[in-house]
Amino acid sequence: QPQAREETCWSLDDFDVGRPLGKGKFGNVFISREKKTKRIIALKVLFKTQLLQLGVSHQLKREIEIQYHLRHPNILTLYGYFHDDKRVFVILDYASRGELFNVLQSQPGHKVSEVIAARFVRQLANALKYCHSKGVIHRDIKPENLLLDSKLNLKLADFGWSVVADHSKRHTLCGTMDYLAPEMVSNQPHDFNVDIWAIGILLFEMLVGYAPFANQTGDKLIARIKECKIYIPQSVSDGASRLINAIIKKEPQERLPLAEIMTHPWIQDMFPREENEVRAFLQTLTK
Ligand SMILES: CC(=O)N[C@H]1CCN(c2c(Cl)cnc3[nH]c(-c4cn(C)nc4C)nc23)C1
Repeated sequence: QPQAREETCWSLDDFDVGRPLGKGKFGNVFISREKKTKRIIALKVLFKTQLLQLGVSHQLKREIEIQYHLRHPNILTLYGYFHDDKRVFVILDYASRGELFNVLQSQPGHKVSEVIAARFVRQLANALKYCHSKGVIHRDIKPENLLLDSKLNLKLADFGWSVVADHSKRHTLCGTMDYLAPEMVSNQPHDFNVDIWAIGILLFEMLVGYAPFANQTGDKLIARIKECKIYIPQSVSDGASRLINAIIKKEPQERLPLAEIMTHPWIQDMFPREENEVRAFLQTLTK
């Protein structure tokens, strides 16, 4: 009999709030400690006036609803939320190594080894297989929304743009478009395969040091994404290139399914070297 999850009623008094971890579009995230258990968490603080002005209250409700019910080792846990008269507070896992975006920036050439890249692709595909099995499409996979914990486990975060599959609503594009699949930039109905496309873009960026359509802008960028031609430098191994080319397909249903990404020969070949390379990689990150 699955344990019914207790519904704790939280308030700001339950937490010691620390330094800001980052600025989201609609509010800031503070490292915080829950007083009773001394657990470190990330407290997202959003101002109700801003949410109303930006008309994103429904987006926040959906983010909380969706993320609260997803429980997976590679998804950032949302423990609960509460509000006072001015603010909404969301209680989230604290990922001690921060955003993959910043970790990539800290590396020479802004890239990582094939073993580390294969680890992140496998963990992300694992998280998305779980999301998709629950009918959830994330729709905003990018290095800024992938967090890392102390053991270099990837944590999928920021479900603000996610939807439950049946109504794939149109939405205005904002933030970087590098990761948007062709059907999204041409505002076609889209499905789970938009998340698979983003895995291909992420793998390219982790191995090459920049996104395949980066430093294009506006209409040129949209045209490049639609023509869906990418140039993979010789420095990338044949195995990794084959996987990237199997994912970056214009036709959504032609993209390699998640289960086949996770069992791809190149992903499998990297696995035996992972433990050593993770230990070495963690040494390169600032304490
Ligand atoms: C909008 C939004 O949630 N974006 C980011 C900001 C912090 N946030 C975090 C969330 Cl939601 C959870 N854990 C985090 N850990 C960090 C972090 C750790 N270091 C060393 N540096 C950072 C930064 N950030 C978070 C997600």
